[in-house]
Amino acid sequence: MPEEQISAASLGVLVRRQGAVVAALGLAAVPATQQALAVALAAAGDRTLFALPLPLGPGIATALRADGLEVVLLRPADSGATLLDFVAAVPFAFDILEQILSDPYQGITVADHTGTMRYVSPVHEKFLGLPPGGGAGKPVEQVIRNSRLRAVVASGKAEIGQPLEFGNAVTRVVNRRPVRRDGQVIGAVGQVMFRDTEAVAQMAAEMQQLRTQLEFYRRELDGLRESRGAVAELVGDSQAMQRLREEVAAVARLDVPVLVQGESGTGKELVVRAIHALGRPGQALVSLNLAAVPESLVESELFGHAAGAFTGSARQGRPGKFEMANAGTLFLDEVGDIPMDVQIKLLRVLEERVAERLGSHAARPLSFRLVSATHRDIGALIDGGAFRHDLFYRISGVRLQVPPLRERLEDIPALLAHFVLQFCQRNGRPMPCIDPDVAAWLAEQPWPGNLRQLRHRIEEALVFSPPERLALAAFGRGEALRAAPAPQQQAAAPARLKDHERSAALRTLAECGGNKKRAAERLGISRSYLYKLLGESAASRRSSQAL
Ligand SMILES: Nc1ncnc2c1ncn2[C@@H]1O[C@H](COP(=O)(O)OP(=O)(O)OP(=O)(O)O)[C@@H](O)[C@H]1O
Repeated sequence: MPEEQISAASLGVLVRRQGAVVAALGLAAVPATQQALAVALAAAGDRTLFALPLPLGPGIATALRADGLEVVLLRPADSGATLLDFVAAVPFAFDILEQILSDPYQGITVADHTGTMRYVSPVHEKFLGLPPGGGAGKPVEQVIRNSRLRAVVASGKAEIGQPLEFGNAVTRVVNRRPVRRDGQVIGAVGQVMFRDTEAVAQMAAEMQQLRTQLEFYRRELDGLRESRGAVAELVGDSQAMQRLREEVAAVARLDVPVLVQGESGTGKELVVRAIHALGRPGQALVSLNLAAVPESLVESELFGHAAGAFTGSARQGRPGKFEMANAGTLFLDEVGDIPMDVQIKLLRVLEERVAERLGSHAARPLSFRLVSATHRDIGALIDGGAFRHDLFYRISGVRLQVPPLRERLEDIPALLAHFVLQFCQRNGRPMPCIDPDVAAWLAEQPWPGNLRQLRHRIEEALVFSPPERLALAAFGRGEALRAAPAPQQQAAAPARLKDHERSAALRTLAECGGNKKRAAERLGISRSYLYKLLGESAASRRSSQAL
């Protein structure tokens, strides 16, 4: 064959017997190629596919060996073909291919465009119980019952990360990819992951666990936000309020019924809200004011009623407060006003933790937490036969006493700021400057209606104030301002020296925004003396009220 024809040939065949060339055709007829082939064959060992340099560039050769005979087919490496580039460039390319094909954690299957299985990797053959080469030449479905290689050939679309059931509850993750040449699908390759199924299952389990944890922490956070908000609503830094907040926190998480006692307007409802927010965050808080509901309706409000239980009852029936509060908190406000006949029924519900709607015999289990409140003297009600002794013990696992405002006058500056801010926020007004003598004057007033009265008084003053300033004069509309002793009169009476000190203490405290440390510094007295003055202020108010 002429030199130019040989070099332009695209194929070569070399036959060797016992290492000696017995035939060379096409590309293999070029002496330089034969030399390169001899070197490459020696290096290839028993490998059948290997790269070698040809005079016009890289080449690739396939060798078949038997009985001392070697038949080698060779051709130039197509630089556009990734595999040939790979083989030509990497001296251990075949080792890599070998490793991929014999990876113990991955099975490989190859189908041609007719859906005939061409190759099953050794690991996969073992897994399928096939002898070596046992799958080749069969329709893919005969080798793997639910194989989708034929579908991938037909659609030309890869299927990645799909589960494939092999029977006996064995599921593996499979990737299937179409193989294209010149844009045509000529086959499909399947990759079965042996290890990754467990890894995926483990990952899924871990993800599930993380999701559960996330949900838990999300709820905790919501609860914390809610509860922090609710406890922060209880304004006041007096010792009485600090103790009350501690008691609320201690009791909130326990499953004990709580009875909140205190005069009207002291903040019992706020305390109940804080207990609920801390103890059963995210659940319902269902309230029933027993003084506000007509006596005849209390029972149906609490128990609800079954469908058509009585004339005029809702057709679908209606749940009572017991049911509505389930898993949450049931707040019985003004519990001292509960009718006697309902007291017995309430007692039964609290003892048995089940309730039936009126007109029904289906008992529903309940798990609400009970918090009650009253401004009444329950002891006196019991003595007068208006409240059951046994019910009292049932509802008052823990009793919390909310102090009246006169016992925590030092909270007035903070409460003043709080109520002013609330009013302004509600009405879209700017926060005004509050004259320092306002808090001092408020602390001098009797507050039989407690915080509710204080709040109304402040709001009334705000209504008639210029938006930028709240001055003492704004409180002059009612009787209270006139009733307060004038400062000159106070100063004039020598017996009131202590009162004067107290007033100064309260005024300075107001100027310092309720900060006792700063107030004591400004007054030049110790903090404990300031506490003493404030305490005496509360005590003196108490004794004057007692008279
Ligand atoms: N510690 C507090 N901090 C801020 N506001 C408070 C505080 N205590 C009470 N208030 C406010 O005072 C008003 C009366 O409070 P609440 O209704 O809780 O009193 P109560 O004791 O339940 O009254 P009643 O016995 O009449 O039902 C409400 O506007 C409430 O927001």
